[in-house]
Amino acid sequence: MVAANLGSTGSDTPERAAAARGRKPAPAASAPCAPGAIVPGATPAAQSGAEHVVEPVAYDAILLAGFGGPEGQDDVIPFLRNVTSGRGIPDERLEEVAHHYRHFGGTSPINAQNRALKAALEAELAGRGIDLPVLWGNRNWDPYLNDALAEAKQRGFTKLIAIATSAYSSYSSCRQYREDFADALADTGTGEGDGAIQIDKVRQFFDHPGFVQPFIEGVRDGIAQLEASVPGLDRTTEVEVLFATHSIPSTDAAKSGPAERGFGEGGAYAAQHRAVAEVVMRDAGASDVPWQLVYQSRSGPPSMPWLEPDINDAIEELPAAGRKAVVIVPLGFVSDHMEVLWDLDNEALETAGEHGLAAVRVPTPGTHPAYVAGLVDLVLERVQGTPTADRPAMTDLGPWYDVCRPGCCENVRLGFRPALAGIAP
Ligand SMILES: CC1=C(CCC(=O)O)c2cc3nc(cc4[nH]c(cc5[nH]c(cc1n2)c(C)c5CCC(=O)O)c(CCC(=O)O)c4C)C(CCC(=O)O)=C3C
Ligand SMILES: [Fe+2]
Repeated sequence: MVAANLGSTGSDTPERAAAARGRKPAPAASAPCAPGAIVPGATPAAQSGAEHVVEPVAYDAILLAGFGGPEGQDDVIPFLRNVTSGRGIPDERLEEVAHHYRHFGGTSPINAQNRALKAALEAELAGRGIDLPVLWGNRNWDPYLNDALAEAKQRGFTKLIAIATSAYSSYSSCRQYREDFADALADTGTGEGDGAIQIDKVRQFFDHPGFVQPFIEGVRDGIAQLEASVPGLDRTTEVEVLFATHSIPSTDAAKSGPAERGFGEGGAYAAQHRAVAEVVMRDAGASDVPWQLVYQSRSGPPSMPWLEPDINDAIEELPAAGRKAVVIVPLGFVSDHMEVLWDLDNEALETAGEHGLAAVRVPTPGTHPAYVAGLVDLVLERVQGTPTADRPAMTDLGPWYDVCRPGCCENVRLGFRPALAGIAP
């Protein structure tokens, strides 16, 4: 239930006002979408593609949608089966990943982080006088999306606004959540009949100031830390900032984002990361420091192309380029989950050490106050129907769409599955 006092959006603190000043004008109207597609709740303008903001909705609750992770040794294999069901991930890779979890007692940090995020969101909402409960459900582990929908049903909530813990556009980081929402509604029978539940989703928030601010601070601090610990370090030639994100299959990357817009190599997924990295370097006062976008955590058969370069390969090349220090920025991740703890803090930092490089890994947004406030702002812009021009976005690519465009983030490998919060192809 949304109380009358919703607080204010956007630039209601000096920090966020400053961040919002970096906002670029909204992109020009994109090409018209496929005819005949009807989006429940979408304005006719949204359906024509002239505007991508839907009408305001008085949501009953927020659905915090996480990836999920095991919380004990017995959970590890069943969890990995959930994640990889129907995908042909080789057994060696499954065992390799199981080993990462086993190393940490079979427990991924991700559920604890989502519990902390849920609590932080609740505190932020309460602090602003917003009466909007937060339900939490995961795609791959307990509590599942099904459990969250059962709770919504039991509490009489019919209009949910989802926040997925994932900032960018791609099959794995957007559409798969939307497919799993559709699945969960069908599975629980809560999407039909009397009191049918509707799930909308906040826009991808890769360039929202709340998500970007923690990385700006992290890069600024990371460079300063290296300068303090390596005497005489020349930041313009001897430091490299590596922005790391999850690699994805090149075919997924090419299909990321709306089919009607072109984004170059790596699709919208890579373009969004490049654009955010540039903003982070600028706002960290580090435009003079070399940087590149690198990928991590690839899986799948070696014959299948995934986005490159791998972070470890990139690190190996650094000494020959004269670098003495590296700042590793987990730009593709919202919290310190296994990919960050293992692939960055364990592997990448080790690679850096082996190559004689000083290295720091900057924090993920986690429960950074700017991030938490930003997520609440993202919900409020949907409650209030904030026009595109008034929505904060720090790159030219955004603000992203409330309702995903036709064909957005399709998966050509796994085939079509119905998805919510998008215009049907
Ligand atoms: C883009 C992206 C994100 C970021 C967006 C988001 O956050 O949603 C992400 C997050 C995560 N991925 C995670 C875990 C796993 N991902 C896997 C597999 C895969 N991820 C992929 C992509 C992504 N993944 C892809 C293309 C595959 C191959 C499957 C396929 O063919 O499409 C596998 C299977 C084994 C393996 O292949 O490694 C596991 C165990 C965890 C939980 C970590 C924890 O427990 O702390 C998190 C947060
Ligand atoms: Fe993953």
